[in-house]
Amino acid sequence: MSVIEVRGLAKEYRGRRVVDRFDMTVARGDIYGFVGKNGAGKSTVMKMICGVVTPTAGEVRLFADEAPVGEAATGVATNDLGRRVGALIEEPALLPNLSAYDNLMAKALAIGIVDAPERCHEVLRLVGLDYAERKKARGLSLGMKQRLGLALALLGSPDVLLLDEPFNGLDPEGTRSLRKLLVRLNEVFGVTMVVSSHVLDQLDRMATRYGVIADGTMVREMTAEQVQAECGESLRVRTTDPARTLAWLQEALPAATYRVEPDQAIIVSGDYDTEAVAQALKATGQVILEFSPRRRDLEEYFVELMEGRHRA
Ligand SMILES: Nc1ncnc2c1ncn2[C@@H]1O[C@H](COP(=O)(O)OP(=O)(O)OP(=O)(O)O)[C@@H](O)[C@H]1O
Repeated sequence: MSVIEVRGLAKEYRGRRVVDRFDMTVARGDIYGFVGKNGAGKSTVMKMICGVVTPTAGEVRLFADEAPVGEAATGVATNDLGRRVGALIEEPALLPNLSAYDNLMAKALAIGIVDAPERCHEVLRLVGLDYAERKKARGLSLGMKQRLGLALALLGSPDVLLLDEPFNGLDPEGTRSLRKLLVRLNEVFGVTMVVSSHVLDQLDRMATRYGVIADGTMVREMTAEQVQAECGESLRVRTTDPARTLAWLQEALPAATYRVEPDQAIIVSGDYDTEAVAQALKATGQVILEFSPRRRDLEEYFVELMEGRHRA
């Protein structure tokens, strides 16, 4: 059982399906990197998870891992969800004429936080905005607005945070410090997060699991270890008889991982030794058309995944 389980989710706007047959599984403690091109449907999925958009079809189960066996689908009462799930999706909804602190107080009172002033100061300190608490929201920089948006999402001490492009508009230093803050929230307070981002090198430093969305459908979910294995060193091998070569290699070097590309090239990755592969290939007696070591970077890998679906 997982903290977030999404099954067969769909959303239609004026007859157009922007999310379709979408499945997602987020485990407790994950930092889930949610990757997809512009318009792929990330924000819409996140809005459906936190309940601000109603799905056309499908199911979102939150905290199902806490529900006693045989209980209702959603593990917690709906009025608790506002606190247990914090979200920063698109622009934070700020009241421009109120100070950073008063923006927080307005929400704290609305959701019934006990010791609201203390909690507001606490989250301002946590996101590093305490020095600007009296500044009006309209006068804050984009980075400061993002931080205030995060502070608003953190007010209810949520177990789950949904963050849509949180690094948008931040300079390198702001990006780095936000990433560190998110990792700290995850490690120290055990907050589970879904983070959509185009900034793959930041996700790479924090994500424990990934999901790739294309055209509103989940293309693939995988752990950070799987991504590392597939992005690490690999060998691309083509011979005149790929099926026989694959069977031969799998028998000779069973510890390695094999994948066949659309042009019948065999990709050898994981636990392998280049020389051992070369020798095994020589022993097949086949003509070797290609034997090339390569290294895929994260960006290239995700672009392949996002586009692979279109070729399928
Ligand atoms: N309220 C709405 N009414 C009509 N169409 C919408 C609405 N919200 C989103 N869409 C459409 O749904 C599709 C998915 O949008 P969404 O914002 O979820 O994508 P995204 O992956 O978050 O993209 P981005 O990274 O650009 O924000 C887009 O084609 C968008 O135009």
